[in-house]
Amino acid sequence: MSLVPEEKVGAVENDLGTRPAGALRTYDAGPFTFETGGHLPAVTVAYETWGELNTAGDNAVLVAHALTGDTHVASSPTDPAIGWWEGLLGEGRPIDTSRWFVIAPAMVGGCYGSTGPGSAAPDGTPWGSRFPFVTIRDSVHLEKRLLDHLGVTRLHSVVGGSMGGARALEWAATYPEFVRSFGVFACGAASTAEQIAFGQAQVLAIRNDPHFNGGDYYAGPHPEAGLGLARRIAHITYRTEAELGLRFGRAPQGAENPLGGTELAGRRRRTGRYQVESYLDHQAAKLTQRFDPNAYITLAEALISHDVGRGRGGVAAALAQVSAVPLLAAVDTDRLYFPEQSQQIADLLPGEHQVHLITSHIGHDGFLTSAEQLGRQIRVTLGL
Ligand SMILES: CC(=O)SCCNC(=O)CCNC(=O)[C@H](O)C(C)(C)COP(=O)(O)OP(=O)(O)OC[C@H]1O[C@@H](n2cnc3c(N)ncnc32)[C@H](O)[C@@H]1OP(=O)(O)O
Ligand SMILES: N[C@@H](CCO)C(=O)O
Repeated sequence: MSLVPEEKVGAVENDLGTRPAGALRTYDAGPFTFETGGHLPAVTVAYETWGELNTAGDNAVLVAHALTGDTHVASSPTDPAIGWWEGLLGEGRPIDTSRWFVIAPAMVGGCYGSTGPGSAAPDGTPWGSRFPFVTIRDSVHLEKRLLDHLGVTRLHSVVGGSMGGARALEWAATYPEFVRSFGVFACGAASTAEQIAFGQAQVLAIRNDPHFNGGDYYAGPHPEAGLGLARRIAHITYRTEAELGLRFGRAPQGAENPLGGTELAGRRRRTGRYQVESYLDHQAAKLTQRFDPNAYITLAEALISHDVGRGRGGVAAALAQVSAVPLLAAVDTDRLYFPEQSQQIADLLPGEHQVHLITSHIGHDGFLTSAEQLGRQIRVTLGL
């Protein structure tokens, strides 16, 4: 049976305007009270699917996106655009869509179709500063509602990297009887002090933008400079010193003179850029074109909140209760989510587990750029 609902297929409204929906679908999850007490009278969960759900409803695989990711994991007949894990998902690929019914939900609080700060409140204006604090656990509860709606009786697997890995781990701890296997890539059991610190700098970059207006900026200019600065800080942590050095070194950007400048009011202002500065400017501009600053804050704070042990007697106690089969992986050069943090999960889960290393000189983003290295383990360990 195919339980993919056909309702609301079309363009999706978000703060960034109307964008083509492709294969995007939406589900009205109803009212929702968030873990820290906030409440929304109606929550929409946007998602894409691949493959067909079987009669038993137990061949489902959930793929969870990272911080700025979306539902478009891979191309499909209805949306041929290349996705962010194109090599892992599709017919004959490690997550074989001729066997598995794959669901990729957009996280609540974001800006890719699920309800977020840029969505309209009942008064017709964007939620903005009124949008509730979201946790990874909130997202998992809403994803469970979506799966129930679709007729999924058991998740064969849930996989994700970085914030997607946090969601996968939270799934295994929150719904142990519902999850058969899970894959956590480039993510630990709880956000570390350093991850919180980098996250805070990004959030403050946006909040301190003169256009932020407490989060209610939708009628005027958006805090794009702040979002761009947040992306620069984040992107540096997603890559390595070695990659940046090899790729850009101290080279100037084209004909620009990084040591040159113009005289402004008696003060010297440097205008020429190094290549690496131009690269970060480009990364910042790309994100400001596709992401809502409030959504960035909401998801960054959700990731900061990540702690699988919260309310469960701590990380060790929480992981001891997990019964699903794990696949743990880390990028060998990741300087944000260190392989040791994946090893901690492996050590605390029941049974013997190893951490599979993705080899990449890129760092954290290696779980996206070199994901194909996990293909064989995904098939074997997760039984896909
Ligand atoms: C439209 C959407 O909805 S996208 C939503 C999906 N997004 C996600 O899932 C987020 C996860 N993805 C990512 O974070 C990234 O895409 C990654 C990590 C997978 C790859 O990162 P990329 O930015 O593509 O790779 P990379 O670091 O090589 O940067 C390439 C870009 O830098 C540009 N660049 C390289 N050198 C320079 C320079 N000196 N000056 C300026 N720009 C430069 C390239 O021209 C290229 O630009 P383009 O992306 O506009 O084509
Ligand atoms: N670069 C990715 C990974 C973050 O963990 C993103 O923007 O989502």
